[in-house]
Amino acid sequence: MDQLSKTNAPVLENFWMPFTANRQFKATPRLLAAAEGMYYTDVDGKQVLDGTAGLWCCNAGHGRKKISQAVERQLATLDYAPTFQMGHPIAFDFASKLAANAPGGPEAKLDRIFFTGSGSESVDTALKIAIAYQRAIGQGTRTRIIGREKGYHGVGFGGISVGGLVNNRRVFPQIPADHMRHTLDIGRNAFSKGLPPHGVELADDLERLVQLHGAETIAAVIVEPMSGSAGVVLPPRGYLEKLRATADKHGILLIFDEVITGFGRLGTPFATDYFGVVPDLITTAKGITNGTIPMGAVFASRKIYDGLMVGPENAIELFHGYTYSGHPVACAAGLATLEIYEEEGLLTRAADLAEYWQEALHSLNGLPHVVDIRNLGLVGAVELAPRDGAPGTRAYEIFVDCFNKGLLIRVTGDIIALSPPLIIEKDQIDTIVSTLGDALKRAA
Ligand SMILES: Cc1ncc(COP(=O)(O)O)c(CNc2cccc(C(=O)O)c2)c1O
Repeated sequence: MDQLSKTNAPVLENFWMPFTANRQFKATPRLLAAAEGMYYTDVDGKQVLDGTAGLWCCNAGHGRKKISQAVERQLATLDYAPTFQMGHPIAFDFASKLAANAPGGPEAKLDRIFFTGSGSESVDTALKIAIAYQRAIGQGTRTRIIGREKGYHGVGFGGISVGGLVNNRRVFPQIPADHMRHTLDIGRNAFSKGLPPHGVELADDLERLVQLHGAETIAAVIVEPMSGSAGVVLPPRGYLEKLRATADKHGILLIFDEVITGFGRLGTPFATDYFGVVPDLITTAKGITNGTIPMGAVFASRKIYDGLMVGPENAIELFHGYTYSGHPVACAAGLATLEIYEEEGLLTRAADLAEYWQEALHSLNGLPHVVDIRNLGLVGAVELAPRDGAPGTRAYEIFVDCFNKGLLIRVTGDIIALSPPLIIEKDQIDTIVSTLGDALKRAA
């Protein structure tokens, strides 16, 4: 088949799509052609309200001129330069800007920034920094990482090892890891508004795993402060505080994976700020450039950085990094993105809308098949009862129905996840909820 078929529609077979039922999609493709503000436009000209900020990443909405102009200027000035034993000012400027606005504030000293190209790379970077740090301080026996069931930490071998989603793990070999139980408990917490009241005792799993493996074998524990990809799993009240205390007790580093929660999603700059619990490492990506240019960043504590800045002055302290670490165009996009967040108050705007969002979402309680509704900041989940013998099909059909009616949602299993851009207005929240509600009423 030639490159352009008769109708100028793209040839579909060559693109191997990620996390997609390729054959099903290519039989009935959904193609987006443009985006502006809160809306996509599909190839047929239909407006689609973005209920997912792309993939949890376009926090400032679409088509932001400040970003595209910054990217254009940077491309025309310094399109690419290496950061291995070489540098360019904008990478240092962006790192300094991130450090000045680091999670936990100045006293947390999470102000050493390692740039990556994605969330998966940020996770693998953080895991390796944790293990390298433990070795540098004489704790070289600590090579195991503790994760959690239902955790999602990207698709690197490290991320799938500490992650807890069976389909991401079952096929591939893994690094030494073990897992705490997840904190989703519909039986006790169904339809809770905000943080669930029950389940803080699940944080005791870290102590149990210390007793099983020995503290001297464990480098770090990694959790999403709020887990998005597994269908919005929230920490019970007090849970993260308990993890922090147990980690401190046993010399275990605490890693917050904030790829989703970072940059305003919960109504604070980071989940670290929302919960007031300070980790030792934080992984970010997605919102760091408003989803426009692939980029990630690991915020490392001064303690960890200084612990690795040892040995001969001419020695490479950490044998790790990527061609695109500190990419100049990504840094330009990131600096412009932070300016937008600051100018429009987007790092805290979700807090102003959280109550309205919560009440709108929970108005869906009682519709057919709805068994739970969860929310935090500008994140929401509507969990459905699975169809007998066909798990995931009910939510998938609602996803297609909503798209056809002009709303983009995310589904994982039979859970509908929502995470709109932080620029959303109340009438658009109403549109999301009414469109989804109508689809739920139509669903078989
Ligand atoms: C907490 C967390 N950690 C790491 C990653 C990996 O990031 P990259 O994809 O950039 O390598 C993620 C990504 N999270 C993610 C990615 C794609 C889809 C969905 C969904 O919820 O449908 C979630 C994530 O949510």
